[in-house]
Amino acid sequence: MSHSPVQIIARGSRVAAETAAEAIDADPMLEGATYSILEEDEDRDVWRIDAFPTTEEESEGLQARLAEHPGVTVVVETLADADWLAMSLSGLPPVRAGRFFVYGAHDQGRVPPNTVNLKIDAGAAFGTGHHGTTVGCLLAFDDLLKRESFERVLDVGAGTGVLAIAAARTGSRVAIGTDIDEPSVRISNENAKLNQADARFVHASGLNDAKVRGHGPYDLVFANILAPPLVALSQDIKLALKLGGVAILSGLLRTQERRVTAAYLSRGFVLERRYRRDAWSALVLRRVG
Ligand SMILES: C[S@@+](CC[C@H](N)C(=O)[O-])C[C@H]1O[C@@H](n2cnc3c(N)ncnc32)[C@H](O)[C@@H]1O
Repeated sequence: MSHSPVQIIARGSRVAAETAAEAIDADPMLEGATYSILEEDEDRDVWRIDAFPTTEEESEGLQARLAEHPGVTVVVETLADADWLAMSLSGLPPVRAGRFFVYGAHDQGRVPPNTVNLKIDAGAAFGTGHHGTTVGCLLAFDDLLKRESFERVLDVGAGTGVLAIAAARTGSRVAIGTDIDEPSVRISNENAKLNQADARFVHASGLNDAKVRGHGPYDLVFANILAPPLVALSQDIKLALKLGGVAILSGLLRTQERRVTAAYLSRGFVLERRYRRDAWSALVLRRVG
């Protein structure tokens, strides 16, 4: 059956949206369906599911599951452009995570006055703020900033540079990011300029590059990569941090928390907090040994 591209938007309270999202997760026919769940309006408790079906069957399945949850209001919008993925990305709603507001060019006029506003457009790099892992890192950082400040920050796997840019914009004197992907480094440096953030990004794998080591030791290291490299880099991340420094780790699934945490506990970290978003988890670990 031919598929005319649509975006399905469902809004409701947090409980209603999470329950509807769980129903999507539980449906084996929708295993490959892409959707995001975000808080759209904190004060009014409005959460939003955006789903981007790629086939007619998926579209019908998603709408059927959502219709079973009267707590959410569903709107289906037709995407006219053939490049529907790019369109849906450019139409992504802005994301609020604590004090941070991550938005794209199309939201220029809708930026709130009392937030740290980060302009990050969807492009070739990962990290528009919509992924559960990025939101988890920003929420964790926001909570930490209520109690302490971080002069030197490293972002391993910078993507769009959103995390190091967030640090530079909230008072970190040194904000360095690295990525193994060259285009991501270029995009991150462009985003830093765009956001008037004094953050610098270098093309490097892991933390052993002189350009990365030279700015350490760090007060905070972000690493939003995947569970296996997080485990593999545990000693390097420890050595990059000052004693008392914090690692915010994400890119791991809830089911991988134990494995990643164990690697860091054995190296002298304590687990301070955990943030869960969708299937993803972000861990806050402090180096105490
Ligand atoms: C999930 S994205 C995170 C992007 C961004 N930091 C965020 O939180 O939205 C992971 C990024 O890490 C990069 N990456 C993966 N393994 C890496 C490694 N060992 N060293 C540096 N970068 C790595 C990938 O190229 C990708 O851009």
